[in-house]
Amino acid sequence: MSALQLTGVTVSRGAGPVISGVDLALREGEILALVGPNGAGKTSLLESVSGVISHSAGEITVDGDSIAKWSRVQRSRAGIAHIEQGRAIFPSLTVRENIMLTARTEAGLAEVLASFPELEKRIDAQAVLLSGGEQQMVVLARAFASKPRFLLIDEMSLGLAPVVFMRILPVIQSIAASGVGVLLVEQFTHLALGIADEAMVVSSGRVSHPQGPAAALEEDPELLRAAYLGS
Ligand SMILES: Nc1ncnc2c1ncn2[C@@H]1O[C@H](COP(=O)(O)OP(=O)(O)OP(=O)(O)O)[C@@H](O)[C@H]1O
Repeated sequence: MSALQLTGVTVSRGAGPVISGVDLALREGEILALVGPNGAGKTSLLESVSGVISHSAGEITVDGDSIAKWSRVQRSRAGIAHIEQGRAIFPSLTVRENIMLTARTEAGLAEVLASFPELEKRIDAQAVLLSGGEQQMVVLARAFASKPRFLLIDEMSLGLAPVVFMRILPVIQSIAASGVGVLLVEQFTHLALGIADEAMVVSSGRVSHPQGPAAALEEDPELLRAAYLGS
């Protein structure tokens, strides 16, 4: 059984369901790319896993236990970390202070910085003075410092040039290699598929390509295009 599992999950907002019938399985140490056009419901799905909103049907389990009644804090304690869209740094704090919010100890900070050598050089800089790419590194470092089992990443590349985002990709890979299950929502589809083990496509609120090896979508542009169009 997979560590984090969604079975027939539907998420509703306001008038009705925005995404329905989602099955997925996230294993520790693996990257699952969740891609699809704008408005397909990817953000809403991630929010239902971390507890920002509730799912309205189906089941979400961790190690087989339903998390439906768990609060956001309980889900976070169970190891579900969620990097939401936008750069969630504390701009007036230094890089060190931002990471210490979750690392808590100097030993914890040192452990995290080993995976983020670029940040070590900027450790005493105010976060607001960093480039967009560096700010997203801080966001990743802070999430990693909380020692998650599962990391949900929502369009971390927003506002970044592909070349800048490409420097972040190996860091996401090394986080997964340390045993974290990464659910990666990403607009740069090919970059996401390039580092993912598994992938799935959602379009117009439903799964248009079920979870499977990422390489199958990466190597078949027609299959990917058809899934984006929802066919
Ligand atoms: N707070 C909200 N209240 C009502 N409807 C919402 C809300 N947030 C999103 N929606 C609607 O839910 C649907 C799915 O949006 P969602 O942001 O989950 O999709 P997405 O695939 O992440 O898209 P994007 O790539 O644009 O972020 C859209 O039709 C959107 O308009």
